[in-house]
Amino acid sequence: MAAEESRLKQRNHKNSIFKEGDHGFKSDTSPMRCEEESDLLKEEELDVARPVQIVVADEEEHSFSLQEEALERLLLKEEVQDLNVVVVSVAGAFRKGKSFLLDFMLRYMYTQSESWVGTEEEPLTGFSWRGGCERETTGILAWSEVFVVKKPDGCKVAVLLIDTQGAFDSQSTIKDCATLFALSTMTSSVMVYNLSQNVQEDDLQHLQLFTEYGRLAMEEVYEKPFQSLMFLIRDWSYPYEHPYGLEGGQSFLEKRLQVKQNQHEELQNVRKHIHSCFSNIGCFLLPHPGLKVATNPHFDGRLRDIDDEFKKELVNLVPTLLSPENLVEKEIGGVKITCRDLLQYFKAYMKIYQGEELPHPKSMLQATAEANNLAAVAGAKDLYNKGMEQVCGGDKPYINPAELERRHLELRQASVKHFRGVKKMGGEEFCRRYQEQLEAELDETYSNFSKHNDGKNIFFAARTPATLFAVMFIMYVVSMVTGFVGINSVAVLCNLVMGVALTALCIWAYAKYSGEFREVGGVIDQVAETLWEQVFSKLFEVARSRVPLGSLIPAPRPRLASNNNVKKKN
Ligand SMILES: Nc1nc2c(ncn2[C@@H]2O[C@H](COP(=O)(O)OP(=O)(O)OP(=O)(O)O)[C@@H](O)[C@H]2O)c(=O)[nH]1
Ligand SMILES: [Mg+2]
Repeated sequence: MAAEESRLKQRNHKNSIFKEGDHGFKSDTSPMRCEEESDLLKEEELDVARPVQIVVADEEEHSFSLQEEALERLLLKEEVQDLNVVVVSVAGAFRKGKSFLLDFMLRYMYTQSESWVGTEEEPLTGFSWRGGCERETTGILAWSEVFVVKKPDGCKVAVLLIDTQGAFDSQSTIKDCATLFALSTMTSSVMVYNLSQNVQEDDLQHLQLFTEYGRLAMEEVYEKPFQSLMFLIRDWSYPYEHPYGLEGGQSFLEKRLQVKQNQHEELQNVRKHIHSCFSNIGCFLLPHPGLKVATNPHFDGRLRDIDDEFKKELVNLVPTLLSPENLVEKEIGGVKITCRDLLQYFKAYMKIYQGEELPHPKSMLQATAEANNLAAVAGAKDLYNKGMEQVCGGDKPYINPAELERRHLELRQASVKHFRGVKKMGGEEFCRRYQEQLEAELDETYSNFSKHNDGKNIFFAARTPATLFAVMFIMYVVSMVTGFVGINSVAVLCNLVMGVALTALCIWAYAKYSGEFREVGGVIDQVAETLWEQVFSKLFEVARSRVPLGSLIPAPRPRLASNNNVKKKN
């Protein structure tokens, strides 16, 4: 009785979406769109069964948002909220008949009898599908009616059907496709991976990338994070090798996903990854539905226009996924979840994809170009480091800063030349960004080598105490003189500064000796260095110009013209 009512609801829905001569092909004229929108509003008010957008894709921002209210209305319905949930979703490349297939699933859910597939003249309705080369479904949609089904063991489950935006359309980035595919995989208990004609290696690589993106977003790492995966191969043209249906699919897939000893590691890894992600993997080979389905712009889904072979296999496929005994309840971490739980998971997963902590999946070329360039940068840095170690490594004696800078410039040039000499993908503009990064990093490394070299100069090591002693000495002399001539206030001030310098010296000595209060020691070093550079080094400059003491008296640290970062630090 309830099924009959539901069927009636869906028929109402058909009448409201498909008008005479429409056949589901959306017109772009705005009066039609307005009519459709007001129809949708009416449907919502009347609670007519319809597709509900649960994840909306923002085309310009390349971001996604969850329609929380719509999802709550769906999953928190009194009759389903506490039932274990079965989520069947269909995902894959765009324009491959995903929504079309889901509409047959809807027919099955509404009429669970032998004749579920419908009459010859009945147009196919439900999730919006159409012919043509431009994409139709965007974001993620769920059917507004969550079906309650009694399993053979007597317990009731809630069945949710989900349609996903097709991957690789011309408006989505790899990250968009990965996000939607991953969300679909993470929230479903049965994932139908819709492919055309064959399983190509790139289909497997994309599955690997997308599922890895999903696994990354899951808080806890489970051994097999996802449940059932069904490869659905449309337009299968080799029934003489592997017959249509589940068994043919199974033997075909076994061969395709086989991990062999003599296989290249890359091929082995993809297969191992897919096996490690899903607890259950199946495959179904579906024949071509006939030319009317594929090419006739007036085809509206009626069975009369579909090839018999396709219908025969369809009648086997849909119950394989949806018959009460075959329903797979959604589990997370081995625990069955209810509709209410699913809502929370949807929210949590969505939040992760909206955040910034996940890496961005990239196109194959971009990822390869980045890897090439990073490897070239690493090689060039290594060359520079080895050269500099020879010049001023840990066991080498102090070297004149001017000479050090000269060697740095030579090695820097050789390193950049090495980077430019390595063959890399990505083009000139892309490589230049990495060259700039390399140059900045070399300058940073030079600044560290330079500091290390300074540390080897005993004058540098003794600079802070020498500066503080000099300050105390000068203050002492000035306080004596001013005390003697009677300018007592200045004398007191000088004594005070002398006291401060003495205290600083004691704290500094303790910090250096014990390794405690390192921040305080650092501040004292900084103050002393500033004093040294502003006052004493100028005096030394004068002395150096008169007395040729060579490198014994340290010159102020050289400043790099080419690196702003280093400049700021100094
Ligand atoms: N060749 C072929 N065409 C099919 C098959 N099933 C459906 N189609 C046709 O494929 C076209 C696209 O169907 P949709 O269901 O809208 O495809 P989709 O994958 O949902 O497309 P997007 O929503 O754009 O991702 C329609 O013209 C269908 O008639 C099939 O098994 N083989
Ligand atoms: Mg679609």
